[in-house]
Amino acid sequence: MSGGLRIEGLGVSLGGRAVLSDVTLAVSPGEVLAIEGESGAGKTTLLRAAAGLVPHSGTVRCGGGRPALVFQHHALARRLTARSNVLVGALGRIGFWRAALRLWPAAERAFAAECLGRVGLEAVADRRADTLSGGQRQRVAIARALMQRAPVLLADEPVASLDPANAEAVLALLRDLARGGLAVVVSLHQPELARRHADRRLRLEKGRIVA
Ligand SMILES: Nc1ncnc2c1ncn2[C@@H]1O[C@H](COP(=O)(O)OP(=O)(O)OP(=O)(O)O)[C@@H](O)[C@H]1O
Repeated sequence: MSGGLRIEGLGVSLGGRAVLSDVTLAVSPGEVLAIEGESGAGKTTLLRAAAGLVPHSGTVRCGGGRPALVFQHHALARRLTARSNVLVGALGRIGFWRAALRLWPAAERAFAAECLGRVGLEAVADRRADTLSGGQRQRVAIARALMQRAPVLLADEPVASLDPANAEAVLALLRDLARGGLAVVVSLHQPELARRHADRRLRLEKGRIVA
């Protein structure tokens, strides 16, 4: 496959219980796929499995690299600046020690600035993460995912803790990023947001795709 994500027959068991069974889905570059479902349906587990963070059966194929995961609670380092949090996305390329010593290559610094620009946060690049609003933090988390140069972005309930205006803005941003060539999978439990912002929607119930 030339890009995008294809998952076939995915199964996950946690604590001896089947949490996901026979999940099959595909998302292409340029497209936003929403995964809907009630709390406990398995949305987080699906995205974590797709990102390679959870042992699973079945196959996950991601064309052009590994997917990048945007966590529900953004998982930023609170005391680091927005810029430094974004640079963390390059860890896989430059290695832990160079990162710890802040020896970021100029090209990575330039790319971090570009990623911050793509999420509209150039102006707060040097602010500490813990001084940013919830919406801004979620944007930094998205920029950090872009920094991974991943072809697929997996966003786990990225708007769960945002007010309606910020939720709209973050989902519109994900849609723009898809239009720029990424494949995007976003889990949401608000069907009206999924209807408005996703190209396709799938529903998970008790670990199975039902629609
Ligand atoms: N480490 C674990 N051990 C055992 N069961 C787990 C573990 N993690 C999750 N589960 C169970 O797997 C099921 C799916 O959880 P998951 O977090 O994927 O659902 P979700 O749809 O993302 O829910 P939410 O919207 O509340 O985040 C739940 O029943 C949960 O209790």
